[in-house]
Amino acid sequence: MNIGLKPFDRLTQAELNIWVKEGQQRSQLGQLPSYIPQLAQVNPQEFVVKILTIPGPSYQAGNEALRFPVMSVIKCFLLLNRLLELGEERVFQRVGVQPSDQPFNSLEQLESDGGWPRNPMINSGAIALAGLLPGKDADTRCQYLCSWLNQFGDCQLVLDRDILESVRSAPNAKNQALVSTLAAAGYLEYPEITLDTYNQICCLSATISDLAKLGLLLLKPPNPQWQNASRIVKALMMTCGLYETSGQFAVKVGVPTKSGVSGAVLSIIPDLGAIACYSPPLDSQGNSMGGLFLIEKMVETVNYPHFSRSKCGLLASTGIASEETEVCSGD
Ligand SMILES: NC(=O)CC[C@H](N)C(=O)O
Repeated sequence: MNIGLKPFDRLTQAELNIWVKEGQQRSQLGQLPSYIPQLAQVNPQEFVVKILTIPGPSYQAGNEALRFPVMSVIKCFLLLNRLLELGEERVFQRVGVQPSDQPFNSLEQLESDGGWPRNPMINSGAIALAGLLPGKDADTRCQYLCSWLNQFGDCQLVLDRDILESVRSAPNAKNQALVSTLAAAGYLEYPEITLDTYNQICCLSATISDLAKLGLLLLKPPNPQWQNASRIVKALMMTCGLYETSGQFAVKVGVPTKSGVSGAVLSIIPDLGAIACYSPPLDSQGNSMGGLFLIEKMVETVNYPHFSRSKCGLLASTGIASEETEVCSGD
């Protein structure tokens, strides 16, 4: 039993280093994405982690100076921004809240929904919301979101022009088809500007500290309006953030998590901390293999109640409080 210990007191740097090493090994089972040339050329062994905790201590491993494009992790913050600036009603006139069991760029899903984008965590939904950013062109729209995040998140995101060139050099037929379908269904006004905006915001680059600080925006919302918006974002991260794997991961690990095809991944442990990880090799759904492994181990280490419950079949259904889940965790 660890009565009296605060959750992150259980985590030591030595322990984190062990999990990083194992995560690195496991990541070798994954693959780099091939459809964005520059992402196919990164070092697959790179493994960077930053954990910021509400109690105070922070933990890190790997090259803190390394910059990487956040890719789909930006979808959380595009949604946060649009909820705060436009309100729930307008946002959810453009995008749904239903999980999808199809890949993140599925045209079939969008077509079977009659052009209605299912949720903001898949490409169709994020593209629809990118169409609601203010500004006359894609550069202005991307810079607007970038500055907003840098201001409120106290971070230094910058547009990675090399990655953007790489994205543009291999036009993505799937995203183009999503844009046309959205526009034809009336959920998008300026298809070209919008696709370019979406590509640019995915190419915003961050250090691992930047990514973890963005997590704090969802962990410690400054006022009731932010609280409501971040509640919605976290709910959708939990149900849709890892695409087809979302449900399984929610049951097994139980924390809102969002991945990007660069290998970036961000998890929020409610009331406790934010975990940012970058490990490029992906599983078949496009989620960082090493990143998801590390997050699972961290949540297990801090003994977050959802995790204990999922490990303790019977207790799970009784809703028994934390003392019992501690016994069950084997401490
Ligand atoms: N899953 C992702 O990170 C997808 C983002 C990427 N820009 C794409 O549209 O393919």
